[in-house]
Amino acid sequence: MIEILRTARTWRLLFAALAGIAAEVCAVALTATAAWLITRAAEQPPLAALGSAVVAVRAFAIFRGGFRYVERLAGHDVALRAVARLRSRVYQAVVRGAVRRDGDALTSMVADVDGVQDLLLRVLLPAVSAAAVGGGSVVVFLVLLPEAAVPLVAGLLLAGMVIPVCAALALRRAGAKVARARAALAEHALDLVDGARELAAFGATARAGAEADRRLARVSALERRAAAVTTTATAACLIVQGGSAVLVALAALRSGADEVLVAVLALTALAAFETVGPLVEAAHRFVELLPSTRRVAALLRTPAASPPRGAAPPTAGVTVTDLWARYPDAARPALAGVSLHVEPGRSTAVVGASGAGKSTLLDVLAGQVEPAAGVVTTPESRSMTQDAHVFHTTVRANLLLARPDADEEALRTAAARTGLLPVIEALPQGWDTVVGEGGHGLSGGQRQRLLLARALLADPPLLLLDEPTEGLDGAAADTVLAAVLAARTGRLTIVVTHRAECLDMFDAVAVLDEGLLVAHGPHEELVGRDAAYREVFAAFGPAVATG
Ligand SMILES: Nc1ncnc2c1ncn2[C@@H]1O[C@H](COP(=O)(O)OP(=O)(O)OP(=O)(O)O)[C@@H](O)[C@H]1O
Repeated sequence: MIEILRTARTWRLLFAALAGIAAEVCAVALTATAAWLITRAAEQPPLAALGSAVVAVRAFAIFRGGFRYVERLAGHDVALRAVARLRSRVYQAVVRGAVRRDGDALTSMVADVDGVQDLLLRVLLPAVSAAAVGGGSVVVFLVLLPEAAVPLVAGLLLAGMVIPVCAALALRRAGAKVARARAALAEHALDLVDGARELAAFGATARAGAEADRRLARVSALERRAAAVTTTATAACLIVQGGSAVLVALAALRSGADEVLVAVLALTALAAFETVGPLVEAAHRFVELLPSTRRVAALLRTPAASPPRGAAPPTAGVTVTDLWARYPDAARPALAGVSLHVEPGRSTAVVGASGAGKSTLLDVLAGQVEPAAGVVTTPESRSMTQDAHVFHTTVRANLLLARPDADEEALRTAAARTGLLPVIEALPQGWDTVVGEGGHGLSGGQRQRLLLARALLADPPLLLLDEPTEGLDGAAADTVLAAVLAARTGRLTIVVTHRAECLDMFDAVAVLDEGLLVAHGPHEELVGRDAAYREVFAAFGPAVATG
């Protein structure tokens, strides 16, 4: 939380908080002065005795509006600046690999960062105003009539702390139930749509529909229950507000205060409660935002992506010794004792049937999957997998993400190598066309070319590519792969591929079968000496089958 608050400029935050407090103080003072004016006027004093109170009422009314406006302006300014600063920190974290670069992770990070806006505007500033104005009112009561301060303090604590905290806890429980019920309903709806034909064939459509109705009714009931918590909490705050004002009036009467003071204290108490009213909503929002706040704070604390285990100098190769990996609930290990050494500066293709463990091996090398056992040594921390996220920004910015200081020539070279350059030149705004979700649509192949160009531009000591030519047709796939490998000459590159036709482009080929490394060596050599290798790839095409 402290880390997040640090992203907001202290003096701007302070200014917004002071403006908010000033607006609330004016509101309370307006009520108090108006109460004094009305009760005093009833005593029919000379008009001059009321003059300054009339002016004060008008002044407080004007200042209240003015300060409220300043508070809104300053509050939004500080919140939007903090969010912009956080976005840039997240962007840097994405560039250095401290954030998983898949779409879901990035989307949730964007929502987390946006939540910080609410944390400042709807939680922190109202809480500060309520604390300051509530505390200030108590001090004024202590000065004017200490006996009347007791019901005020008790009421403020109830309405400003006890009720909001209880409501937030109840809402969190109710919210979790609603989320679970909605997820169950969504799953059932998907089943209904996907299996509509089968349900009709078995005459089960009506039964499945009735089940959907039942789940929908459960969601509605739970939502009503959650809404009832908010309504009850708000009603409880109103009762406490009214009750406290009555008790303040009674305490004032009992201690012999005149009717003007009684009216002023009772109405001031009512006004003071107006500032604590929004705390029910603030506490609820705070509880909602807590997990995302923790994620953002953790991100801010992360100095850089943790280096893979056994980081070695950039000149070293990749060494994997007796590597085991297992996914939870999987029947067999995804990798079962793989040992492999890739010489520095060499390219290696990882091949094998579907489910053989190729992607898992790459994920372990990238440090994205924790192995169950074994030792992994890769060149320093800058190993990189081809990520699959095209950002909603220009083509240029998407590429610059990999190397922010890349010049025009480096951009054009990387784009030309992967065949992206003609695609960019045909786009409506060329390099400045916005792509990604909600932007200009890219075909699967164009997207793949962009991701590869970005990987080439980053030029990490170890580049890991998982089926980099997926989405490209045969000839284009071979051309792009050859260009990528040519650009990476002398740089460690490990590529998972299904294209048997391309295997002779690599310095070596590693064959996985059900988590085991069954062959490893240069393609020509393996074709010559390894019957199993020929067998595994007989189905792929003439390159291997005929040797
Ligand atoms: N997230 C996961 N959770 C559980 N099991 C997984 C997960 N990812 C992969 N597996 C299992 O681990 C094994 C190896 O999967 P992996 O994705 O590494 O294979 P692959 O060789 O890359 O396959 P493909 O060529 O189809 O992409 C498979 O049996 C797969 O079902």
